[in-house]
Amino acid sequence: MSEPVFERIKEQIAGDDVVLYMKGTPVFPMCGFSAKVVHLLGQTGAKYQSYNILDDMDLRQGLKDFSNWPTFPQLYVKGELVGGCDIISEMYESGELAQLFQEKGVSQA
Ligand SMILES: N[C@@H](CCC(=O)N[C@@H](CS)C(=O)NCC(=O)O)C(=O)O
Repeated sequence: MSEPVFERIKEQIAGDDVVLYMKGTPVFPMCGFSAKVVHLLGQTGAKYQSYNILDDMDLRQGLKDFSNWPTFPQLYVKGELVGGCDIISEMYESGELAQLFQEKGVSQA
């Protein structure tokens, strides 16, 4: 049986095309890595939903277990984890992030 927090995560990542789990909020990021991904997403113009994992310790630990990914930010596109700050930065620089958003039909903000 999966944990209740896993069900919540599944609902959240199914609820929006692009979901960012971060420390703080897009307006007030509480970590440089989260701030960088917010900035890069802003550059792409993609519409996204964010969740502040600092407000919810169940979610913070649950996400680490759910995706076997130990850090934040975590960016999900169409329900799949794409990566954290390093991967998103590389994908932005190479153009892969814009390509992924286009392929997945992600709406613009
Ligand atoms: N290399 C990571 C950097 C992110 C990172 O190291 N995050 C740390 C510090 S903000 C973290 O989330 N640690 C786990 C925690 O705070 O629960 C990435 O590409 O996203």
